[in-house]
Amino acid sequence: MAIQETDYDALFSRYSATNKGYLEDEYLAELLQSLIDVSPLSAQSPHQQMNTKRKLLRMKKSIKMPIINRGTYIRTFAIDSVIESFLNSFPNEKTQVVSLGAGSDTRVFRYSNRPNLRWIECDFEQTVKLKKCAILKSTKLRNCLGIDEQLPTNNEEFKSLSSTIDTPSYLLQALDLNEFTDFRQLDIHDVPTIVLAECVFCYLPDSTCNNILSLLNTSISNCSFLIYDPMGGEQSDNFGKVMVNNLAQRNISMPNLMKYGTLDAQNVRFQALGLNLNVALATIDHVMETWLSQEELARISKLEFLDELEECKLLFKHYCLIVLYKGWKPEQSFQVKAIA
Ligand SMILES: C[S@@+](CC[C@H](N)C(=O)[O-])C[C@H]1O[C@@H](n2cnc3c(N)ncnc32)[C@H](O)[C@@H]1O
Repeated sequence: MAIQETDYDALFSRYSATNKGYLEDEYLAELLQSLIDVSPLSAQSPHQQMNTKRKLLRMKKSIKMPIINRGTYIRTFAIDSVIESFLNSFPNEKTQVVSLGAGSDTRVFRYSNRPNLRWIECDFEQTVKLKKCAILKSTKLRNCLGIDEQLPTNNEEFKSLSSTIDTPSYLLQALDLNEFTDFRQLDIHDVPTIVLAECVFCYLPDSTCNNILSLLNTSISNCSFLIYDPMGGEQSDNFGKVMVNNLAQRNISMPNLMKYGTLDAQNVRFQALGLNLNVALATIDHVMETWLSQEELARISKLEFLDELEECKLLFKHYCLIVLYKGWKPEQSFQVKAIA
């Protein structure tokens, strides 16, 4: 399915940004290679098996433009910063991160040394199964999460493999978000929780997003949301139109790209739901300008030559970070803050 392939865009962008020195991630190369190694397990025929592996190897070698590397860096930095802020607000309590459409995100490994933290990830079954196999294939990843299970050796074993990993600190679960009707589908605990939707709500219809927000908000006493998405801009904005056309060529749609094209429109969207949560919103351009220290700015500006600074600013104005929160407060600066 085309929508699942968007995970590879995110994965290979992170790989490129890490190789260039923007990000540090000791698990990324391991997960990526492991995913490439196990990818034939999900293919139906030997021909497909070769194609899948070849395609991933080609993607691994492809070089990303500096603007993409910088965007990937700031997106990861921004989300990590808010998660840190959330975790720091509950230093002695059990906490939970629920990552919706987690794809091949590596945060679960990067945050695995946090005591009292439970990490839940869900995505389509095929994506989750491959991630599970990639974890089982790698001693480093298995040890990191404390998992001891045998990797399937062929296509038949893969088909009958359960897609779930369930340990005291990690739950990996297949779930089509359009069919998320009961919070018990995810074995969620009632502890302070932040729900991460990184580049996921943009692919879902309003009805699904609203359903997820209200379901989790009513099931967990202290539930916050961290949403990262592209925005199409004003109706007259060319950026959104170009993006919609590019995605359509890949058979992917972002139903709300233009409807919630600006921070104001996003603010109205979440206020209207009456979730009783505070709302904080910022574009990634604002994050770049105000969240980074001078030293960090100097460090990343030396990594590679970027002459399209205006283009970069314009691009970053089209991505937003939204925090819906209660019971704690993100310590970062936001452009719009609406108190419930
Ligand atoms: C652009 S990727 C982002 C992956 C990850 N959150 C990240 O930022 O690296 C979008 C992810 O959302 C998942 N996704 C999209 N629609 C979904 C649905 N209805 N149910 C579950 N997952 C979905 C895709 O499979 C994919 O892994």
